[in-house]
Amino acid sequence: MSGLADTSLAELEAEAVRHGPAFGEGAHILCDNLVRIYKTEGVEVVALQGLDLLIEKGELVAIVGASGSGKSTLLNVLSGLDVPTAGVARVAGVDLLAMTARDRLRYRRQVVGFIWQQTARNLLPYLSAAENVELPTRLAGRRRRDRATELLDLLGVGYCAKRRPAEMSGGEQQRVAIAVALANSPQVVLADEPTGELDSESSEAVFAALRGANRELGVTTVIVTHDAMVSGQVDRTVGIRDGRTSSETLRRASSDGLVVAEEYAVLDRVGRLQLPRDFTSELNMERRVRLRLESDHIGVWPEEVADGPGRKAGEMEDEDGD
Ligand SMILES: Nc1ncnc2c1ncn2[C@@H]1O[C@H](COP(=O)(O)OP(=O)(O)OP(=O)(O)O)[C@@H](O)[C@H]1O
Repeated sequence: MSGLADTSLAELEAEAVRHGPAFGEGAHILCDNLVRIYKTEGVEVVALQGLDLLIEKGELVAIVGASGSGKSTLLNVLSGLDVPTAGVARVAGVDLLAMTARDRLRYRRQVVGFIWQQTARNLLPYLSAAENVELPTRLAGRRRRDRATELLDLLGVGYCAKRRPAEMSGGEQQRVAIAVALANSPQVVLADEPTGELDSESSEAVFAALRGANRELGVTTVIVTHDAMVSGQVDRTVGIRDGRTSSETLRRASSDGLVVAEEYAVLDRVGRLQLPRDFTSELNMERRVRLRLESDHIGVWPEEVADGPGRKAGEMEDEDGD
């Protein structure tokens, strides 16, 4: 009996080694096949349709996508405000689907910091900037006045310490909001359209503050944005379409100091790929396409090209053994 159990265990171990490390092992933010379905008045809206996303510790990533593509839903899940319907969501080792109410409160106070688009939603109007930054540390039972001063200085708004929100510009309020988000030394900062209500000069100052905090403190930062200035300056931009990650743009400095951006389509774990809509409509690709494996790429052709570079239907059938 014990021999059988040992064999089974050995088999399982061998199987685990064959499959290699689990998806996203070691990632700071992991979404695996994430689904969020909203039900309102009997109608279901699938806001996230099996979204996969991996973000490493210390990365600064922008999330972009058309209105309604699921960006805010994703951020609400990652911030612990919303619970996904299915899939895996893990941030800094915390499983977001298996938290108790108490864990969730602790997670939202100490593991993540959040910045909203609406400046008024980030700060309490009757407190000064410094008091706003101290508040989260007081709620966590470790009030630190020096931390507030340090953070406001780091974000270039030390001169606003004694001002209330109404006495600051929108850009200054957002930089104070970043200080509030960082007050409890979170591992991850999430920002939903942080520059959405600002003019371009203030937007640049707010983005520079977020990037500075990311570099200085090493905090993993995710920014949902429609702002091309923001998405054009991060190392990685993730595109979301119809509730799934569809593309990634990676930027790196070339040897002559210029920034080179390369766009990639995202291949999910089961090999699914979203072809860009402008490519498919240009070639009238609809339900089916032809594929051919070449030595260094895969060719994709519209269905009706029967004897073009793709294979003929008969050849496909032969391979199926018919
Ligand atoms: N609480 C809700 N109840 C019902 N449907 C919702 C709810 N929140 C979002 N949705 C729907 O889910 C989909 C994704 O919405 P989401 O707000 O995540 O998109 P978004 O990409 O952030 O859009 P935008 O750029 O306009 O903010 C949309 O179809 C939206 O109508």
